Amino acid sequence: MNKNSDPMMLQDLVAVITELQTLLNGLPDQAARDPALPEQADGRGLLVQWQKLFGSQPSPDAPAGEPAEPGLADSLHRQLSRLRRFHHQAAHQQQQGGEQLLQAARELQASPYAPPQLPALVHDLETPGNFFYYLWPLLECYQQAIGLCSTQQEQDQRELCQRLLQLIDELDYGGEVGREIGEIQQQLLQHNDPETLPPLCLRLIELVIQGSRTERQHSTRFLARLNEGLEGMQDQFSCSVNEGRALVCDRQVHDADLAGELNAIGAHLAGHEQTRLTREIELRMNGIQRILSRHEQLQQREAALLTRLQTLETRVCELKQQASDYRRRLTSQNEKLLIDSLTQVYNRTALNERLKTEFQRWQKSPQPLCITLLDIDHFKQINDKFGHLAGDKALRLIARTLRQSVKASDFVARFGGEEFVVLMLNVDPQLLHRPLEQLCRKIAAIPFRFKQERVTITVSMGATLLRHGDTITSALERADQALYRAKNAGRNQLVIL
Ligand SMILES: Nc1nc2c(ncn2[C@@H]2O[C@H](COP(=O)(O)OP(=O)(O)OP(=O)(O)O)[C@@H](O)[C@H]2O)c(=O)[nH]1
Repeated sequence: MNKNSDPMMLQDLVAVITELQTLLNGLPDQAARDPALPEQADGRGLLVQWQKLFGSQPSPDAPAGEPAEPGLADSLHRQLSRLRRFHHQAAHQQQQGGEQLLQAARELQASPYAPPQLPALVHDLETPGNFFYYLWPLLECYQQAIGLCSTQQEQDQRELCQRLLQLIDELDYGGEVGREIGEIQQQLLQHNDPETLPPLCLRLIELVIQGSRTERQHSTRFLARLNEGLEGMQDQFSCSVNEGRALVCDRQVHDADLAGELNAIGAHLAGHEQTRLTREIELRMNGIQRILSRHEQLQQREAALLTRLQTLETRVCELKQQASDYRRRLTSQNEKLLIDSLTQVYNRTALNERLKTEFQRWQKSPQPLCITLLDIDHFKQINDKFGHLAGDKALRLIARTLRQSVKASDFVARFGGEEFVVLMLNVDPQLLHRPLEQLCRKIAAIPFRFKQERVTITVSMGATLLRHGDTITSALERADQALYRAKNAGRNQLVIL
């Protein structure tokens, strides 16, 4: 991969997008300055300008069908073709870079010391890279959005919003980028004025580039660190293996020398005079002495090698320990962030994440998905009569009962205060009331005892199944409406809407 040109390409791409953005932002000013246009106090100047540019409603001064501001229109078209060119080049280089990164990660995965996070990283790298996967459709949406500014086709606008929402659903960026994408999602859900669509598309393109770049930086840094560690270990191992091989060769020579000396002694002892024999023996004994001292050196080298291998082994164990500590810490931090500390069921953050995942799953394959809101009845009276600690205890016990009563695949979260949410997956719509009414009964049967008094606590429930055309918000609102009806109908009951 050409390491230098890739970031340059991204910078260029961002620069082009920024230019486009500036052009877009400049449109209302130009419209305001244009003497041919009446002043647009209602902010519709941009739309009129678009119409002028793309010829659907020519201004009285311009010849029919010709853009009134060819400079601006040309400039936009030029920027778009530059953008398209950059996209192709960047996508190509990104793909090459991605493949190399994936290859490196797969090779490292084969190492017995590869940290446990590596398979997840490899999986991430194997899924279509967000950058080139989403950029082109977004660019198409952008072009479509520009066209829609002049045509005012409501149906097309709705479809474009829907397409953008689908693309957003597939994006999975965290941090600031994720937050801003979420805001754009909300704006799109509110069915935008067509004029706002082009800048929204451009911002999405910028965010996708920014998010992909950050993700790539993370994974590259992670792999580089991993590589460094493994390379260090590999060097030491190679050194040790070479030393081991040299030792084996030296020993073979040494053994052959020793055998030669002993053979020579044997040969001289057989059939030689006493004096010559003694001299020969002395000579050979000196030879054996030399061999023995070399033998001792070899033993010292072997001992040093052993120590080095032991140090290496200890280091590997330490690394493994560190990796598993790190993973444990991460897991427990993640869990803490998602668990409500009082009731030990999932919190609102976890609920939002889960709702999003389940909703996406449901959109792809609409298996019945039930959202139930539960609210403890007259909970204020429990607090007022028995104190907040008693109230807390009641919340904990009810949460435990909920957790223990639903299926493992279902999901229980504290929605806030004395309200809980249960998500049930793949339920039978006809039999939905059964498990929910059973939940109601189980909670009412919890044997609470505060200040020696036996207390019955009940809950009201509002449930709903996701329907065609629903958003998470609309489904939650319906469940809330059902809960409201359950409360109004006398509490301790279930209403399904
Ligand atoms: N002990 C305790 N009380 C809480 C907690 N969170 C909310 N509450 C209390 O829950 C009570 C909710 O009261 P309301 O909203 O008036 O509702 P309610 O008394 O349950 O009446 P209905 O919902 O109409 O049946 C308030 O007294 C809150 O202080 C908590 O974490 N611990």
